[in-house]
Amino acid sequence: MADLKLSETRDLTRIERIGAHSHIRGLGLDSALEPRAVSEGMVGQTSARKAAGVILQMIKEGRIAGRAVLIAGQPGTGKTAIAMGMAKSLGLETPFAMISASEIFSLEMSKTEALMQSFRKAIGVRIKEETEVIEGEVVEVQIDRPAVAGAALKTGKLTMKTTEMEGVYDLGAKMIESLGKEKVQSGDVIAIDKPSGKVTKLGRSFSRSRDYDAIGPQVRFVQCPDGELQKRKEIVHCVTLHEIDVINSRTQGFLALFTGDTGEIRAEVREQIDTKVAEWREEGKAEIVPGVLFIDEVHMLDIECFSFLNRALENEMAPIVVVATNRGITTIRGTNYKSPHGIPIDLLDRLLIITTQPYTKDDIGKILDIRCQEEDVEMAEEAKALLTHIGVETSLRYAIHLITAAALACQKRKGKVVENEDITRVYNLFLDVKRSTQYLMEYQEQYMFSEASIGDGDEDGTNAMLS
Ligand SMILES: Nc1ncnc2c1ncn2[C@@H]1O[C@H](COP(=O)(O)OP(=O)(O)OP(=O)(O)O)[C@@H](O)[C@H]1O
Repeated sequence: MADLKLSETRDLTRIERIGAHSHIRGLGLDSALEPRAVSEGMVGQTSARKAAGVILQMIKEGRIAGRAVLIAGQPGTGKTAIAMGMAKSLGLETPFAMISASEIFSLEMSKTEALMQSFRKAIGVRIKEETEVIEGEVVEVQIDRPAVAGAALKTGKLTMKTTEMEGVYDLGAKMIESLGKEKVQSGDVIAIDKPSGKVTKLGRSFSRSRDYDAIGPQVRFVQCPDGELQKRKEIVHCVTLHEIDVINSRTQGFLALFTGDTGEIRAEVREQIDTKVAEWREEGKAEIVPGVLFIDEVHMLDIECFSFLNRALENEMAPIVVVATNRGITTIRGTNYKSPHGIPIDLLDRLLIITTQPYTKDDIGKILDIRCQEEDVEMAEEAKALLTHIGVETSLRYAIHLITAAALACQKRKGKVVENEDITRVYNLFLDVKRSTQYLMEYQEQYMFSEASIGDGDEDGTNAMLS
């Protein structure tokens, strides 16, 4: 069972490692929010990165709640990459939820419910709890076994110490079981949560570092705690409002958090939770942490969703909403009206707009270089130059896709370094958009339901780059 779990985790890590944006580790800005040329996996796009950095600063200072940001630009100019960079720079405590606008249309729940769930995934609640713990180094665990098996419950004594004191505690059957489960023995440093009786092994005491039985790769050595054995500790739990909703929703229960099958959550449940959280805030037990909700392809939302967004942004707990689109002036979904980016003007007016610019040849070369490193592909300089040229003539995405394909072609001919011939091979195997369109124009009569008339095509669709 343990082995099985291990291999599952490894597989997931692998998928994550070579994802489209896995090379992005931040926005690549210095302390004065100036973008470094190449840093944290980010290349070029300096003004957009700088603007994103300023917004990030405002988020950290809590000065932008209820507002939204639009990242607009041509396809493949790094809009999603910048949003990922923002997410990575926010740190683990600030929730970041990411959806593509088309995900909210499903048969399982209404679109506004799906949007509401995404909103609440991006609102964190930091709950503080004071609890009593007994923390110290175990001197001895003594268990009295009953004379006749099963005659009476087991009892025992636990002796623990800190650098300043020693104490003996009586053990009941439940505590003996918990200590047994954690395999606690003398020399271990442990913490016992008094209200629940939960035992946590913190490590082995340094004083036992010479014991032969303690030498294993996983053994962590810690100092013997000082002060009192019994202490009050503040524990902070960070959860999202969505997690609290799901756990409290009677129809679903907490298991839905793992399956993702949350269904619709009733408005009354949310109201009760909001009231409870407000009470905790007043009592100083909880704090709200507005996170970031990123909605990619925002033009896919319809007019109802846009009006929901407008209203939801007014809520005092609203997260910062970052939306992205590659559309120009286009129809607002659900209406016959056209608007910039397909977003209604009243919502557009609320947005801080960041634009991304097309990449230069130099930038494309550097991004491809980073992707080669990320995908563990060794490529000859000449081949890199050719791939960059392809990236300029077609698109950055197409060139990025060719990296893995070319590495496979190289592997097939038992080479170690990707050369020009590998790039040429895959370039001829897989069409880019321009060549695919051109092919369609040439052979459209042979396809079903073809509607394009001759001459509709992209004039410079012909691409004789490699011939
Ligand atoms: N400035 C950059 N630095 C490093 N990598 C980048 C940069 N810009 C884009 N990329 C990478 O290029 C690829 C395409 O970029 P991305 O998906 O962010 O584009 P997009 O603007 O969101 O495109 P679309 O409009 O089609 O959704 C991704 O793999 C991304 O990580």
